[in-house]
Amino acid sequence: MTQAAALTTLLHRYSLGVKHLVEPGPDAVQLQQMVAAALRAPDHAELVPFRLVVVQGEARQRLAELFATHAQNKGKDAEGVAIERERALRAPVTVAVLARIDLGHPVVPAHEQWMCVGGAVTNFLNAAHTLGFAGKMLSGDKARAPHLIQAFCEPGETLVGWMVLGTPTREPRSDGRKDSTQALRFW
Ligand SMILES: Cc1cc2nc3c(=O)[nH]c(=O)nc-3n(C[C@H](O)[C@H](O)[C@H](O)COP(=O)(O)O)c2cc1C
Repeated sequence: MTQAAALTTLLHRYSLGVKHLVEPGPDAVQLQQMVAAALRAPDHAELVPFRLVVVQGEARQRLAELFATHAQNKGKDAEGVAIERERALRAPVTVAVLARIDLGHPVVPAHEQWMCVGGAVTNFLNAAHTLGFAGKMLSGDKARAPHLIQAFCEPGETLVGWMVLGTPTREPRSDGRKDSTQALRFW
């Protein structure tokens, strides 16, 4: 890939939710490549302050039940519960993002570790895009639900949310480019 092509790919990554994703999702080899990209995020002291957990195939049914329980706990009606269940079932691959922030680290403050987690998610999604997939980082109040936290987290971890992944059924509505003059100034 030329430098120009690589940059074009980066400039055109966009998010797509589950209703615009179909099979196939990334396979095991591609997921490893995407994780390798995530591990290239800037990481002060090489703490790797995150963990990614793949939910695919039959495991989606278990996630669907946890999402459905969340909807029931919120008092959603049968249709609302079915919508939540469907969210887990429709995405070919869902990847839970767990942050492991060491609040007492002597050198690396928490905000630097969170930056690494964000960089990892971005690199992971960019790699997915480069491989021809699309996806979206999602959280919502589900990420704060005790039964979902218990299902995914080890002690001390934070459930950031889930990346849904699959083959896109459509292009983005706009190129989503933001005004770079707000983000870049010369001092
Ligand atoms: C940690 C995190 C959690 C997010 N949670 C949600 C969410 O629950 N729902 C949502 O619509 N977008 C959520 N987003 C934003 C989308 O992932 C996406 O970035 C946004 O829709 C902009 O689209 P773009 O990536 O195409 O620019 C989240 C982003 C991050 C980084």
